[in-house]
Order: sequence, then structure tokens, then C-alpha cells
Amino acid sequence: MSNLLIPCQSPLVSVIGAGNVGRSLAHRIALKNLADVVLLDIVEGLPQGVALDLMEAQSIESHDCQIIGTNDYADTSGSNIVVITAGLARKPGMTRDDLMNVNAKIVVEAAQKAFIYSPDAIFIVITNPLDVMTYLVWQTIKLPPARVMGMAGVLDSSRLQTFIAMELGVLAADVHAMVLGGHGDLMLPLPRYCTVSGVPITELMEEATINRIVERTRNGGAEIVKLLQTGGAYYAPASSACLMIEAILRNQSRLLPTAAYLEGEYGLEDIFLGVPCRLGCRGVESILEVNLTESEKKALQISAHSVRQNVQVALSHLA
Ligand SMILES: NC(=O)C1=CN([C@@H]2O[C@H](COP(=O)(O)OP(=O)(O)OC[C@H]3O[C@@H](n4cnc5c(N)ncnc54)[C@H](O)[C@@H]3O)[C@@H](O)[C@H]2O)C=CC1
Ligand SMILES: O=C([O-])CC(=O)C(=O)O
Repeated sequence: MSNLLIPCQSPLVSVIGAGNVGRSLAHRIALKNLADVVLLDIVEGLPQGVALDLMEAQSIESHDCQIIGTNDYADTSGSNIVVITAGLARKPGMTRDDLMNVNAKIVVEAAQKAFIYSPDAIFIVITNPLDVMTYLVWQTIKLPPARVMGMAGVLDSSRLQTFIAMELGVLAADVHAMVLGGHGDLMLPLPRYCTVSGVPITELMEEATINRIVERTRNGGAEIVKLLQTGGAYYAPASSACLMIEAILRNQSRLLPTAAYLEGEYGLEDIFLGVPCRLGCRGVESILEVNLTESEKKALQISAHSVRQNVQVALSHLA
């Protein structure tokens, strides 16, 4: 027998929660031909229907990813990456923190069950409130912190990039921006580190314009919630998570703002918060400490304080 046919396994990404974000992410992963996907949801028939629908586009999109839908965690077995999107999305008038107690129970259960079948996986959390949920997932599965992270900074930075591009009438891909801190009203967009093809935006825009764009970025999630009325954003969040997944699966060493576990970086400890991270096959390969001004440092501390308080509330609710 010749060994011409060498069995070759695709990476496997399990997406917990087949709602708007989960299914959009599965779609992105397939379009980029990145990995096979298992979509899991608590609602019977839902992930199966979404997965079948996505598979029925396979011949048109010319990808060869297998996408299956399931209600059984056993089907997620051996995942390289587990993404948690399960949980409630906010409605107009709600803050992300209003989702905390309900979503805490959901993400803890999802992490526990997924971990049983994929103890070697890297976990990416999307469910809100993001920084708190990421901490709970990490505490539940007790993985090395490099293998647990939250997605928000890529999305917030992408929003900032988009608003800058709209204002200046330039291509968004030429804009680079960095948003740090928690994924909430206290996030920290850093105009000093925003450039258009290398030119700092502080040289291209008035301070008042920058302030307006920064404020719009902080409210970027709420702006979409208000327009949609039924839930939150999902296309840009899915694209953002997909970028992180690609960086990990392809070991790209990309520098992406990620909610990562801090052990003294930025003067903070025992907290997940958005900071610039190098993402590769081991997860968070390293954390970059950029220079911050005194007022930026203070803003990051305030954001961290709010996340920390909410972690305590969530933990006491779970106890
Ligand atoms: N980190 C970020 O930047 C972003 C976070 N989000 C958050 O992601 C979460 C999901 O958002 P959407 O997909 O829009 O909501 P969605 O309501 O469309 O989908 C949520 C899905 O989770 C499922 N689910 C609920 N409990 C479950 C459980 N115990 N096990 C498995 N599945 C369960 C639901 O059946 C539903 O299909 C929300 O908490 C939202 O706030 C959304 C966008 C961006
Ligand atoms: O705003 C929300 O509820 C969803 C989210 O986190 C975002 O779009 O940034």
C-alpha cells in the first residue's frame, strides 16, 4: 500500500453559542478556510440548522471546512480553540454589566463542559461583560493564563480606525489604532498611538474632532444596540475574533489588543484587561507595555478598578 494519502487533520474551532456572533464567526472562519468548526448551542436544532445552512454554501465559496452543529459537548472534543459567545446580548438602555449575573452562570458552565473535552485548547471569550467573563472562565478551568483571553480590543480599535477613516476620507486599512482597558464606557482609546500610513492623527485632525471620535468609539457598541433594537453588533465582532483565531492558528505573532491576564504589567495584577499582546500558537505569547502618560495611566487604573469590582460582584453571585 502506498502512503500517498496521508490523513491530515484540519484545526478545530468550537464556538459555544450559535447566535448572531457565533454563527457569523463560523461563517468568517469558513470563508477564510481556517479550520473545521463545531457550533454548539443550548437550543435544539438551532446550531444544526445554522451549520447545515453554512455547509450548503461550501461549493459556492470553495472552502473545505467541515461545520457541524450540536447540543452535545462531546462533539467539541479535541478543539484547538474554544470560543465562548453563549449568553444574553444587551437591549437598548442596558449596559454590558447588566448582563453579568445571567451570563456568569452561562460562561462558567460552558467553560467547564468544553474543558472536559478539550483540555489542550486555547479559550477565547466574547460574552459580555467581556473582561469579567474572561476572568471567570480562567478561574473555572485554571489553565495557564496565556491560554485564556478575551476579544474586545480588536473590535474597539477597528471601530476607532473606521471612524478616523470616515472623518479623513481615507482607506480604513491604512489606519492603525489602539484601544486598551476594559470593554466598557471606561475603555481607553489612545489617539497618540493612532496613525494613517505612519502619520500620527494628531497631525491630521483637530483635538475636538479626535475627542468626538474617541467618544463615539467608547459608545460604539451602544450605538449599534440602539439602531438594531434586538441585540448587539455581530459582523465586526466576528471579524475581530476571526483575526485573533487566525493569528493563533497560523502562529502569526500579531500584535493585537487582547483582554489578557496581567501579572504586574501596567502596574496591575490578577485581572483580565485589554492590552497589546503578541498572539501566536501558544496563545498570548507576550504582553507589550507601551508608554502611557500620567492621565492615560490613571484612566487605565479607573477602568481596571471597575472591572475588578464587577469580578467581585460576579464571584459573590456565583458562590
Ligand atoms: N466582546 C465583544 O466585543 C462582544 C461581545 N458580545 C457579547 O456576545 C454575547 C453573544 O451575543 P449574540 O451572539 O449577539 O447573542 P445572541 O442572543 O444572538 O446569541 C447568544 C446565543 O447563546 C446561546 N446560549 C444561551 N445560553 C447558552 C448555554 N448555556 N449554552 C450554550 N449556548 C447558550 C443562545 O441560545 C443564543 O443562541 C453577548 O453577551 C454579547 O453581549 C457581542 C458583541 C461583541
Ligand atoms: O455593545 C454590546 O452589547 C456588544 C458589544 O460588546 C459591542 O458591540 O461592543
